[in-house]
Amino acid sequence: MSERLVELTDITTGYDGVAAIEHVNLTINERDYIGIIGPNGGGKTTLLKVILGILPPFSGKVKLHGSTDGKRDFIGYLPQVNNIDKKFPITVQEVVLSGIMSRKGIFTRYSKQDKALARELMERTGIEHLRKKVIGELSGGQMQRAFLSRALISKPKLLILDEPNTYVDNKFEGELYELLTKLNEQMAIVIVTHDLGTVSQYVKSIACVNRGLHLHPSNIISQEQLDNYNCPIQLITHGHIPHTVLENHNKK
Ligand SMILES: Nc1ncnc2c1ncn2[C@@H]1O[C@H](COP(=O)(O)OP(=O)(O)OP(=O)(O)O)[C@@H](O)[C@H]1O
Repeated sequence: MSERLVELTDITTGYDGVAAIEHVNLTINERDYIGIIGPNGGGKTTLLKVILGILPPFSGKVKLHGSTDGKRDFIGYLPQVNNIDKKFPITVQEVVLSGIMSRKGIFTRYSKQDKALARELMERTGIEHLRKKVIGELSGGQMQRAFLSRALISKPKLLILDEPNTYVDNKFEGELYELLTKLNEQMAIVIVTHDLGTVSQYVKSIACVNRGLHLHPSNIISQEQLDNYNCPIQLITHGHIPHTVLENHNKK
């Protein structure tokens, strides 16, 4: 049986006492590949914050590896690029290596193996030639690749990506999904995206987050199912044609 990495049971949480997500249940097993969709402000990032331990629940239970006081060192996280401080004077290579530091502690010295792994990951994500550049000099897409390499260097069992396609060019978007499919042979992946059309070609299940969470246990989802989930996303097509995300969510 596959291992349960994360179990959220009846989670309600939010900000300043006001709930953003309510009664959410989600189990992430080894090698799951879950696409998280939902309207703007629906609570997708809030859900990630609970998984990452950044935001404590108002109520409900979080279990990691079956334990309520488990560590999160098995999680690799690719944040939204617009949340990254671009002025920080650190090179691409240092950014990638710092993924090890977050696991082993601040006084870590990088071994030869660490540096070789950093290089291999930068090659896989196509930024090896940029390794000496200061992170702020990179384009949004290049920065995404650097932070993806950083998330991968600690060899996570669960990789979490928050809207990785925002800054990514079409070429890398295809490469990114191919890479994620390969990585999914070794790790579970949770990806927040507005691009349901593209992501549904790759993920194994889809969770719609709109205060509550509705899990659809397959990557094929119809407009009718989205409507039934009360998930105000209009599915137009697979591929790169943009779909519409509707703001109003008071249909039912
Ligand atoms: N730091 C914060 N303080 C107060 N309210 C917040 C904070 N972060 C998010 N919220 C509110 O919580 C709700 C859920 O926000 P969240 O960012 O989780 O949604 P989202 O689905 O990730 O949205 P988007 O698709 O726009 O990124 C929204 O109403 C938002 O305004």
